[in-house]
Amino acid sequence: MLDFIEFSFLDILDILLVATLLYYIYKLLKGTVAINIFIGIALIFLIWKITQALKMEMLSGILGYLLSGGVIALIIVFQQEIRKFLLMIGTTNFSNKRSFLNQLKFLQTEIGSEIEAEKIVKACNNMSKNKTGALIVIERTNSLDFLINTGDQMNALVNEVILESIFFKNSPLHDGATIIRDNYVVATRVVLPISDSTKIPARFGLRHRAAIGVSEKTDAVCLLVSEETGEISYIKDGEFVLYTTQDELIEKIKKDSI
Ligand SMILES: Nc1ncnc2c1ncn2[C@@H]1O[C@H](COP(=O)(O)OP(=O)(O)OP(=O)(O)O)[C@@H](O)[C@H]1O
Repeated sequence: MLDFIEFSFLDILDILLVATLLYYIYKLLKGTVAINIFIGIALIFLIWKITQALKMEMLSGILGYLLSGGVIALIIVFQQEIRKFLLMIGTTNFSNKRSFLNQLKFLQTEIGSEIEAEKIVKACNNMSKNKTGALIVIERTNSLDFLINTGDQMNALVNEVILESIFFKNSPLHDGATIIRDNYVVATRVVLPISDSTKIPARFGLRHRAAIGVSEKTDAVCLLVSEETGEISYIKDGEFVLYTTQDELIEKIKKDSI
């Protein structure tokens, strides 16, 4: 009865690729206002296809014109997201086995986390107590090589002492951000892109804007210790992630680094 449904290997590949594309679009737009625009466009597209199937010439013609002419409008509306998407594809570090597994994250239930979140959070906690400003970027799937080049390269296994010495006020390395890749401090004094979001409260200065900026433009996560208040912030996807206890923060970092 279902003989008319022919399924070739290429169809399966096609479906898998579309699913992957939709997953990445969802990941990019999740939590932003752009998701509502995307849903609106998807609905118009669906209605257009229905009107085409029902041969409602006039309505399908109008919707067809709207959608074809809207491509340019889409590029303008989704400019930031398209940039981030291309960056995500272009800078993904496929040579890294763990990063490659991250690409397939949506296919798997759980793989072991390796990030030394306890040590990083403990260092932040110590710096918070003596109001030492710090900005730590944890690389995920997008390679941060383009940022590492703005600072000084390093290769030191992460621990509290290393992080605290980097951000110690009199240390020549304390300025800028420190990048962690696979539990190694790979760069210090890195200059991050500053976010131009108007949603950031005025009380936050450049350190916060830089952390938000890098997490908007790449999938990296940031830990920040405020020099003014000692407050520890965890920033992901351009937003502050709320947490109540230190253990919860450690868990969140571990989960995000899988
Ligand atoms: N683009 C950047 N990339 C990396 N680090 C930066 C950048 N801009 C500023 N910083 C860091 O932030 C510090 C200045 O922080 P500023 O006081 O402006 O920020 P803030 O958000 O108010 O943070 P705090 O609460 O610690 O004062 C600089 O000394 C520098 O180390």
